[in-house]
Amino acid sequence: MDAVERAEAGARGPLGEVPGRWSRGTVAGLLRACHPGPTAAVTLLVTGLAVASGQDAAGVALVAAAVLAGQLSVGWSNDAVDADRDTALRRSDKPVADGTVDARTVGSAARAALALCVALSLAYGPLAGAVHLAGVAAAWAYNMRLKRTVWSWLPYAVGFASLPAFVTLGLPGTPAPAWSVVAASALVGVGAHLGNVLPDIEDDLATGVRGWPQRLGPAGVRLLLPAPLVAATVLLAAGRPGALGIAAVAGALVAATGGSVLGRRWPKVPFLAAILVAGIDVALLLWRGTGPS
Ligand SMILES: CC(C)=CCC/C(C)=C/CC/C(C)=C/COP(=O)(O)OP(=O)(O)O
Repeated sequence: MDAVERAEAGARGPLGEVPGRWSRGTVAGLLRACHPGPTAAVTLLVTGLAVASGQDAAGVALVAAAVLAGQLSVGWSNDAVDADRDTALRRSDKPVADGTVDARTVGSAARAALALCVALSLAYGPLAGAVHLAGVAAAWAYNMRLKRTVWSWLPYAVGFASLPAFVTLGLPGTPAPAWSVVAASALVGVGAHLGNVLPDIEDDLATGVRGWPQRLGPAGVRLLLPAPLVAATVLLAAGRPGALGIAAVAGALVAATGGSVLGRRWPKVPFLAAILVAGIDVALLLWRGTGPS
């Protein structure tokens, strides 16, 4: 019996109670299951990008809502798909594994968020919406299958590349995004993938998940991690050379390399470093804009 069937048969909470569909525990479980850190970080960074692009307040609000719905759908579908594996590993950071919320509820929430994401993305603009939805579809493909393959980096690259394109294509006149911004975002996505998987490599290998970082191994991941992150900042800084660009590249170098070194002792630090470099990149974009260079 898989986790979904167990839930349908009436999964019980840690104290043996049958959880109500919308009890306080269920809501808390859903909040934990959405991958709240990355969901909040991606939504805030893309909202910052929308502000940098010169979008008006209604447009910025639509971008924020569409990206939040997309990230919620990706986070929840990930935990719904991984329910059996996370339960077998007794992962204390997974609310489905500790019985706080059942996999069926998390799966329903993922589908509802996806439906909302489709409506909000297309409301922002048909072409922009289609691009964002392609990124979200790539992330679902990661959850369903690609995370177990050598192509695990690809949905991250596509998903992150879609974000600045989404913002820019929704501006009046549907301007094309700068290639350097799209490429830099894809590189940050690859860095985020390496940083996110690093703490879980041992568990992943034990359960047959052999994505690209698992094949590289922890030492290989730590060595490679700074490369895509720093390359992203160099790409963005190259468009407008000057003191601020140099400071941004230096900051990215310190954050990415420091994260990689500290990752030996604190495995979650490299992912935080990836978020920090993404923040530096968005700050650069606030300064230089997201349109064609
Ligand atoms: C549109 C857009 C920006 C998309 C982002 C791209 C993408 C592929 C995101 C996946 C995010 C996610 C839920 C990772 C969990 O991975 P995991 O299952 O390896 O880690 P876990 O076991 O800790 O949950």
